[in-house]
Amino acid sequence: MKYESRYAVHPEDAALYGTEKLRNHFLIENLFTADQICLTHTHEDRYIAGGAMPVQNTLELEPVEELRCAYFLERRELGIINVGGEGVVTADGQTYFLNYKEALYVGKETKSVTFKSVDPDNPANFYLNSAPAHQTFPTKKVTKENAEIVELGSLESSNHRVINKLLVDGVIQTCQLQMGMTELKAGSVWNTMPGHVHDRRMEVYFYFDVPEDQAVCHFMGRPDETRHIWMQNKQAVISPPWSMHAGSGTSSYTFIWGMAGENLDYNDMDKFAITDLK
Ligand SMILES: O=C[C@H](O)[C@@H](O)CC(=O)C(=O)O
Ligand SMILES: [Zn+2]
Repeated sequence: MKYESRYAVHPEDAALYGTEKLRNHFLIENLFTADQICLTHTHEDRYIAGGAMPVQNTLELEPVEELRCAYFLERRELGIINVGGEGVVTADGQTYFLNYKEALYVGKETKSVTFKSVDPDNPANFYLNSAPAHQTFPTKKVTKENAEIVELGSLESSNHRVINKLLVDGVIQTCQLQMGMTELKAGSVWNTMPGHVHDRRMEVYFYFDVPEDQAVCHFMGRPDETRHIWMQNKQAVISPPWSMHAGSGTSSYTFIWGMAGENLDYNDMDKFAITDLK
């Protein structure tokens, strides 16, 4: 397992960062390495984002020494969305097949979690988000069939997209984790525009379905002091509670959002006008 820990950043400090420092603190470049689990722990709400890519082997989610837990989910909950070939997750012996873009919530106190690919030539890419939890809720698979789906934006404003609310309150029970997937329609490139902040929740964006030779420009920072981070396919970016978070691609793409914090209210956002951005 590859594990990295990052401390939280004050907005006044982030405003002074150059390209490299901004990327070192907020961008997560490598999530998928063959037969490995790669995790980044951020002290923003003690959220963990990462990836599991089993190819030949079955991978086990092992306890992280730095977190002093007997097993990984002793005090945590976990959300999984598969962004690769078909894969199998087991949670305390129960087997769940996850196809492309299917999700699984794994409840606190699940002692054993394993990841496996159905076809090593087309390995699964399990995108993982985890947050501290204080209650046990049932492990449950969620697909677009059970998701809460909302269509937003328009082609005219380059932001026509479908928000698939997968692991959110109302669809399943979670402690503080909320996860979903936003798919941009062909020709649309802007996500989360008009934008928002939510000081009560941090968020992580993970971009995928970015065509070869294309990229996504992610915007962060306080709305009146923005910075950008150029991102490639299958990379993630940490958005602290004070930060706006939106992206524009050189083509359409899909991204997964994951959040944790004070509440489970997806609509608890402080919106700002596009013309207020600086
Ligand atoms: O707090 C919610 C998150 O930022 C995303 O769900 C927003 C999003 O997917 C979009 O508007 O494109
Ligand atoms: Zn948000």
